[in-house]
Amino acid sequence: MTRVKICGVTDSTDRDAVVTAGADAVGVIHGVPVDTPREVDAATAEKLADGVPPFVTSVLVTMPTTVQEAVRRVDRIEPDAVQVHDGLSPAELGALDSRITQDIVAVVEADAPAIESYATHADALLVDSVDADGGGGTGETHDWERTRDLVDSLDVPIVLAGGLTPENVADAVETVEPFAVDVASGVESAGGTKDHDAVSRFVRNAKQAAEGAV
Ligand SMILES: O=C(O)c1ccccc1NCC(=O)[C@H](O)[C@H](O)COP(=O)(O)O
Repeated sequence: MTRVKICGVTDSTDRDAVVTAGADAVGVIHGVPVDTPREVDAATAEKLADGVPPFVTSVLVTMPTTVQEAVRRVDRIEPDAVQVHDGLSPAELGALDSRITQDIVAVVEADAPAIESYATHADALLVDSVDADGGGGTGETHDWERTRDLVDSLDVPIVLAGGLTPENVADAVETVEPFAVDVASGVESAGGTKDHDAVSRFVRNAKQAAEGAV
């Protein structure tokens, strides 16, 4: 079974549509020093996370520069998990882990050095296509075979992200067999607004492909 995270919801209508579509996780982006239409302020992030129902995981996606900053955001927004995009070293992720109860998803690039050291300090790795400023949401795919190697070689759950769409997600799941897939821009009608039909097709195609891959 491959889980699905839909990232970058900016309002409650999109959040509820993502849940209705059967996604396993909802990503809320707050505290990123890059220009993105998917970022929301702290109060909105708090409300969006609070409205995610039981048995679906709310994920705060953030780019902290210090452990303290990450702790402050997690304590304010109270997500079920935090996805750290850039900014913290493996040792700092370890320090963060000792200060929060939430699971930590560390973002890495597929060809980054020392991925294993992130794996020892995170509950999951999200392998993404990252832009020059370290941000995600690029809409760009990367070398799926490299991510497949990580799935085979590391014990930690691997989440595949970057450039996924309803059209290519089945192929991605069959190639990589990840723990989960993640999408932001590939299911939008405009920047920061989800296309509900595309969200449903993405979830359906990912899960059907996972069943076929067993
Ligand atoms: O989506 C963003 O705009 C973003 C900006 C800064 C940091 C992280 C961001 N997104 C995090 C995600 O988990 C995205 O789903 C992931 O990067 C995949 O994006 P896409 O290629 O658009 O599907």
